[in-house]
Order: sequence, then structure tokens, then C-alpha cells
Amino acid sequence: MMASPISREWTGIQQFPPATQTKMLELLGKLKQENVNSLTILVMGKGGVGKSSTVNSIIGERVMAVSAFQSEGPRPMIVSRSRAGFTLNIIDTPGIVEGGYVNDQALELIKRFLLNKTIDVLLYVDRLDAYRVDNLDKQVVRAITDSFGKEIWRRGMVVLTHAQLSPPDGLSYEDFFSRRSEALLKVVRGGARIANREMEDYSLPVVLVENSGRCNKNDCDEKIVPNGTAWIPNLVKTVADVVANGSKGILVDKKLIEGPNPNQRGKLLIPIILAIQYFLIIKPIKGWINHDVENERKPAWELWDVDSAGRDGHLSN
Ligand SMILES: Nc1nc2c(ncn2[C@@H]2O[C@H](COP(=O)(O)OP(=O)(O)OP(=O)(O)O)[C@@H](O)[C@H]2O)c(=O)[nH]1
Repeated sequence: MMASPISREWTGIQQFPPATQTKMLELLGKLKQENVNSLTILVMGKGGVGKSSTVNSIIGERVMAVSAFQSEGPRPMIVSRSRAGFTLNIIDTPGIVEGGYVNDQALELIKRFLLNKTIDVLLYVDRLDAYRVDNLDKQVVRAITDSFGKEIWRRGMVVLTHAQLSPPDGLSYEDFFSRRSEALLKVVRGGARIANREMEDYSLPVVLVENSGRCNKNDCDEKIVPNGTAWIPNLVKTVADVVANGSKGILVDKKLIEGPNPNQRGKLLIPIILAIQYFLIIKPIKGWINHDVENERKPAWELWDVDSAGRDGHLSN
């Protein structure tokens, strides 16, 4: 069982405009009807994409420190709020990428932090206003998959921050949004190794978020994204849908954390591959080069030139 963190009254809900409050309380009521009395949401993604800001927006309080620079300590944080007998726990994590690679230590910290907790929903956060996906995105998805198992993506949703943008010329907002989400979903499915035939089980909804204070509002004073959706209640509704999709939450137990990591097996192969390369490729080439050097009997100061000439000569053979 999950040790329940000390949870404060969710007073931040009162900061929302009445229309949002009504929707939120309706959603919580619906969850309670389905016997869901508490939810734990895990928030992950690269650094600086808006994870902490999103947590603050949902809670309606400035609970997480937000900065334009990478967060100071690589430490996960949990915030818990209760309202009408329902408890919402959100776990914010530091970006797990450092210097172009996934930081395994940061990942270990997150795993240990989550020990004996059940993840009900994973928010995979990235920015809407990015124009391409790269290998780093895939690495982050893979790290999440290797840490918590592929099944976590059945409880996953993609959150796109910085949603209030004007798309580049010639593209409608809807087109831009669908291109960006398709590209990211492809990366997630690839990194999580979700086969085409499994797609139905991994629906991975995509939601838009705008954390900026300059976020547009509708007539009811609710923050809206450019497609007109009031994004906070929409995000919470999507969370509720994911919980109801028939899959199970992910219990992070010792076995999951200490179990074999497919990445680790891959790493074991690296020295073997390097050794094979050395004996089959580099050694013979060196042999040829030395052979050439001896044959040509150049003076020592010219050996460098001979060396590269010799190598080129043999490689093009
Ligand atoms: N315009 C705009 N700015 C945002 C949005 N979300 C976050 N930001 C800004 O982006 C910067 C980083 O936001 P954070 O919430 O700290 O990002 P993070 O993903 O938690 O960062 P790390 O903790 O370093 O991993 C801050 O300057 C935020 O004000 C958004 O939706 N729109």
C-alpha cells in the first residue's frame, strides 16, 4: 500500500474562476463515484519544458519553484492536496537530461523516491513550440520505459506546454498541433516499443497547456488555449479518462526498480563489440600500415604522412 503523504486542503481550487471550479468538482465527484479516492500523477520530461509550471497551474498555487534555468537540485517533489474526500498527489521530477544524455543518477533518485507508490497517470511533458523531435526525446522515453515498464504508457498522456503560439506561415493552428503531436507520439511509440497492433491499448491522449500569465481567457474567465478549450479542466478530465481506460496503475516495487534493465544488457555488449572491431578491423589495418612504412623506408619525420597515405591506400582498395 502507498504510504499517504501529509495532504493539505486543496484551497488552490478556489483561485480558479467559478466555471472551472464547477467542472473540477464535478470531475472529482465522478472519480469518487468510481471509487477513486486518490490519484497519483507522475510528471516527467526534459528540463525546462514547463513541468513545474504545469503542476502549479493544476494545483492553483505556486508550490513548485519555477525558473528559466535548469532546476538547482535533481530532486523529485511531491505535492498533495485534498478536496471533498479526494486526494490528488502530483510528483514533479527534475529534467533527466544533462549534457545531451539521460542522467542515470537523476533517474535512480526518481525511482527510489517512487518506491512503494502507485503511479496512476504519467504526464509526459514537452513544448508545443518546438519544430522537431530528436534522439534525446527517444532517450527520455526509453529511460522512462526501462524504469517503470512499457505498461506505464497505457497510463500515459502527452502534455504540450507553450500552447499559445502562432504557427509558422501557411499552417493552421490545428495542423501545427497535429503535426507536433504526431511527431511526438511516434517518438513515444518508438521509444516505448509499442507495436502497431498494440496501438489501441496505448491511446496516449495529447493535451495543450499554457502556463503563461498572459494566457487568453474565455467569457467565463477560464484560461484557454488557441483552439478555445479551457485547458485546466480539460487536462483533469483527460487524467480521469486515462484512469478509467481499463489499465492498471503502476506499482513501483523493489522488483520493478531492481529488476533487469534491457539497457544494461545492451551496455554489456559494447566492450565485446569494441574488441571485435579491434581484432578484425583496427589490428589488420595497423598491420598493413606498418608493412607499408617498412617497405617505403621513409625517414622518421615523414612517418605521419606515410601513415595516413598508407591507411587511405588500403581503405580504398
Ligand atoms: N510562455 C510559457 N512559458 C512557460 C510555460 N511553461 C513554463 N514556462 C516557462 O518556462 C521556464 C521553465 O519552466 P519550468 O516549469 O521550471 O520547467 P521544468 O520542466 O519544471 O524545468 P526543470 O525543473 O528544470 O526540469 C520558466 O521560465 C517558465 O515560466 C508555458 O506554458 N508558456
